[in-house]
Amino acid sequence: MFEMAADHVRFSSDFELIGGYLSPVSDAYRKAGLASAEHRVAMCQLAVDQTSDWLMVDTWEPIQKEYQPTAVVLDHFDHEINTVRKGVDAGNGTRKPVRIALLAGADLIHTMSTPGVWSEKDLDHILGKYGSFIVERSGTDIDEALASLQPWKDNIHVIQQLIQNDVSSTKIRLFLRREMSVRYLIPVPVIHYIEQHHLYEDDGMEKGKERQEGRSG
Ligand SMILES: Nc1ncnc2c1ncn2[C@@H]1O[C@H](COP(=O)(O)OP(=O)(O)OP(=O)(O)O)[C@@H](O)[C@H]1O
Ligand SMILES: NC(=O)c1ccc[n+]([C@@H]2O[C@H](COP(=O)(O)O)[C@@H](O)[C@H]2O)c1
Repeated sequence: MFEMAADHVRFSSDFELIGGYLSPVSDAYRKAGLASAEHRVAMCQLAVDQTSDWLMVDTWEPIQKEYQPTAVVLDHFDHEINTVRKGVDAGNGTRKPVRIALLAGADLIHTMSTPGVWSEKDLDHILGKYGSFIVERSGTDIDEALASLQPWKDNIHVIQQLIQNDVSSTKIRLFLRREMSVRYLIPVPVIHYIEQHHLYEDDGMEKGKERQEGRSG
């Protein structure tokens, strides 16, 4: 999705792309099926280190003891890049500020209309102050996802998936539990890391149950 966003920025916007950060959520989020933050940071690092010259991993969010809402995470990036580092080199001896934006899939943006998931204050902060690039995702009606976000429409940039990629981390974890191949779906160094650390393996009962479910559907 970062590469789709980069192409969108280059060919369909007036923005200049400075960099991209992966910011794994902290363990305090307690989402079922997630590996520890330490492992997720390591996997993100392996995924970008050997494959990208512009993507980076930021470890502030994953090391937080308490869950940090997305608005706070964006504030963290804004503070570090624009206040601490005073933006980026403008090429003429001065520095210029950087616009921080949230890159998300349409399914995440759809949750912004679900009562109780995002506070109105956070939505205004994220979409009003920063803005978002949204990648279409199969299974999510983008118009429906954006319907209640019209007040911020000028700050929301929709990225079409020209080649549909329906990979999901839940599906990857499911394949791994079923001992199915995920090669070419995620980077090979990440696959090796998962194998070395025995991540996403379940006990025999769960495996048996899933195999049965797999056979019936
Ligand atoms: N195939 C995809 N197309 C578009 N956006 C995606 C895709 N996979 C992940 N994303 C987006 O990446 C971000 C991080 O997603 P997350 O880590 O929750 O993985 P996920 O694949 O969405 O997980 P799940 O399998 O639980 O839905 C979210 O904004 C999500 O919408
Ligand atoms: N209120 C919020 O700030 C809020 C709500 C839901 C998801 N999120 C973020 O979205 C990302 C993806 O979350 P899910 O995997 O639960 O869809 C996470 O980084 C999470 O922190 C933030």
